[in-house]
Amino acid sequence: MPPDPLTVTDLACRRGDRLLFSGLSFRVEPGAALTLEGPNGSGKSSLLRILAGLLAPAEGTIDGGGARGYLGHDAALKPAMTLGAELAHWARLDGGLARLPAAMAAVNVAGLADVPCRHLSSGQRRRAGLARVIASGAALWLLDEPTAGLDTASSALLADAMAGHRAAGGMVVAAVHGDIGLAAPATLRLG
Ligand SMILES: Nc1ncnc2c1ncn2[C@@H]1O[C@H](COP(=O)(O)OP(=O)(O)OP(=O)(O)O)[C@@H](O)[C@H]1O
Repeated sequence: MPPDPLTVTDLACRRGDRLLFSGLSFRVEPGAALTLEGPNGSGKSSLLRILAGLLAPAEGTIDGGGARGYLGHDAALKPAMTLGAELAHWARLDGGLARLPAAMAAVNVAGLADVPCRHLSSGQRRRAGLARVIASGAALWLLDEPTAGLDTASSALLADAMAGHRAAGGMVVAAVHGDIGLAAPATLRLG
């Protein structure tokens, strides 16, 4: 069964004493994608964190969208753990252990399974975070500048993964500073 659309109504966000945005309303249908654009500090990351349930909105409501898979600026990976053990830990919590091998292959981190996370490059860390999101099986992917630090081949893998996710009825909301390979996304401009 497809997830309910993500419906956001009259959302406002305050950080410190600054009102970042207010009166924000939008809807993302199953299979659709929304990119968040705007200058540094306009609130794109804050909006993603609100959608992920990590930050409380000052006002407004959020309905539907199914389970969330969130990738912030840095994937939380324990330095001493191997990547394989770390991703398996998260996949177990997310209920996605059976999906993990395919998810790791999808972003080309299967060959890094035995590497301690502290040895991963920033692009490899990002790909690992994407593997976690893919393995989670979440309907709504919330991605903060997901191609930052990715090489061309990895960006293409991400584009394929996002297309496959949408073809299966999933949704993508991504903060971007340029093209990340999403086909025909809707755009929300902040700031
Ligand atoms: N914990 C916090 N407390 C107070 N203000 C914060 C906090 N976190 C972020 N901010 C402020 O909120 C504003 C929006 O930050 P946010 O990271 O959401 O913007 P952004 O649009 O994602 O920026 P960028 O393009 O640089 O990633 C910034 O001015 C930032 O300094």
